[in-house]
Amino acid sequence: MAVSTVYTVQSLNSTCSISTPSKPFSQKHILFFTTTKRALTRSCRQISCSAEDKTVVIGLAADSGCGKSTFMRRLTSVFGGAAEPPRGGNPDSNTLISDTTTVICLDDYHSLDRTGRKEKGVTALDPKANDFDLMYEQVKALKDGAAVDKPIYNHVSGLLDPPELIKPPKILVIEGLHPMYDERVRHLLDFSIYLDISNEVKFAWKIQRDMAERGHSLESIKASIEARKPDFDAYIDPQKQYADAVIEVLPTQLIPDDNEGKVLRVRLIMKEGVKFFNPVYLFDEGSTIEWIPCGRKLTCSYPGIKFSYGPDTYYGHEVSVLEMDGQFDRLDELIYVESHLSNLSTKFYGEVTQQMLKHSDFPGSNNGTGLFQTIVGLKIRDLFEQIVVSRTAAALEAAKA
Ligand SMILES: Nc1ncnc2c1ncn2[C@@H]1O[C@H](COP(=O)(O)OP(=O)(O)OP(=O)(O)O)[C@@H](O)[C@H]1O
Ligand SMILES: O=C(CO)[C@H](O)[C@H](O)COP(=O)(O)O
Repeated sequence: MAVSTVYTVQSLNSTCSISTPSKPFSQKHILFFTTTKRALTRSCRQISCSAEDKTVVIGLAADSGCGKSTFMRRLTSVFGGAAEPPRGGNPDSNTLISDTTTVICLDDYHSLDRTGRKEKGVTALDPKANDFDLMYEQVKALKDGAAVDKPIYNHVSGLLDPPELIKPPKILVIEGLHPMYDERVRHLLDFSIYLDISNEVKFAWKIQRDMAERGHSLESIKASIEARKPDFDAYIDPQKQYADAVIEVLPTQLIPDDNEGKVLRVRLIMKEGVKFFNPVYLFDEGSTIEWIPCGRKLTCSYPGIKFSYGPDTYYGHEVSVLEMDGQFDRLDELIYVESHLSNLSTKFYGEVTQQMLKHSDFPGSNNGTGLFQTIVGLKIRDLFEQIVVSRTAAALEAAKA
């Protein structure tokens, strides 16, 4: 359980407090909080104490069945504590709440239920089946610190259920098909991620889940992917141009003409110049590097592992791309790879490896999907802590002026 220190200072007519981020924190943070504590003592009554409490909003976009839930479980685990549906609420709620994070699923803003979509001949991916005005109003309200009554789309019945109360959390994650589609909602995001799963891999994952776990036939899975494709291309896929980080999942290049989709080539595309986000790099920032770590310190069976890193452009933006093709044989040896990566925003040596080992049963733990999802989770924690520090500093400045 993360422990935070709260400094409280009282003046004639008010009480101000400032809490440190979860431990352990850096020398920079300690210095900042010591200075802040002194300044608080001097000018408590002028400070707006709610600055650091404002909700940070993260957007996660992907098609259905592309690993959003798995990513969310990795992200909430970085903050500690379990994520659970609202207590005593609708058992079919799509919301997950932990101490720090609330994850809401944007399917809850479907304006047409399953029958309504069928009657109108539209898919859930079509903006016409979604209420973006309400999505914007409610995400904005939460960001501004107000609770909302959010609708629930019931995936079991296909109906819209009575709303549930959502209180403003420290970090709000909006995950689903359209977090970056509507310009107003997009501008509320402090950080955005797009999970870009290639058609071949999406197909392999869907077959695995929907055939094995949901009893669907191969033909019906193919038909459902085909039926969604035009709307996916029109409304979902274009959102990746706005994402601050994209996790792209492709078939391996290590096995010629591979069509099994088991070994994956995963690319972490990180936008340059995003406030509070410093891309991860391999060996030397800005260089172009290829690295085959297999040998004495990393056990690799066929087809091995290859990392690449370098600068690139993506939809006209400068980016850094870190790529991993292949899969790990032994997860505990990941520490060898971790020690060659920089800007990971870990709190201690080996934190990436520890997180990966903790969730070794999650899908993708032996390849770049799990590794890069974990890294993005750590970067989001860092971004959150930096935002808190900067908002508090801004409040102090405002108080001094
Ligand atoms: N990294 C991965 N490697 C292999 N398979 C994966 C990976 N991520 C997800 N899958 C497969 O895809 C399925 C869906 O994953 P998950 O539930 O995380 O996706 P989702 O986007 O939340 O789906 P939905 O929107 O339909 O609820 C998993 O059951 C698993 O079979
Ligand atoms: O693309 C989807 C997002 O998860 C779903 O297909 C959409 O929400 C409709 O759900 P259901 O199939 O349960 O009616």
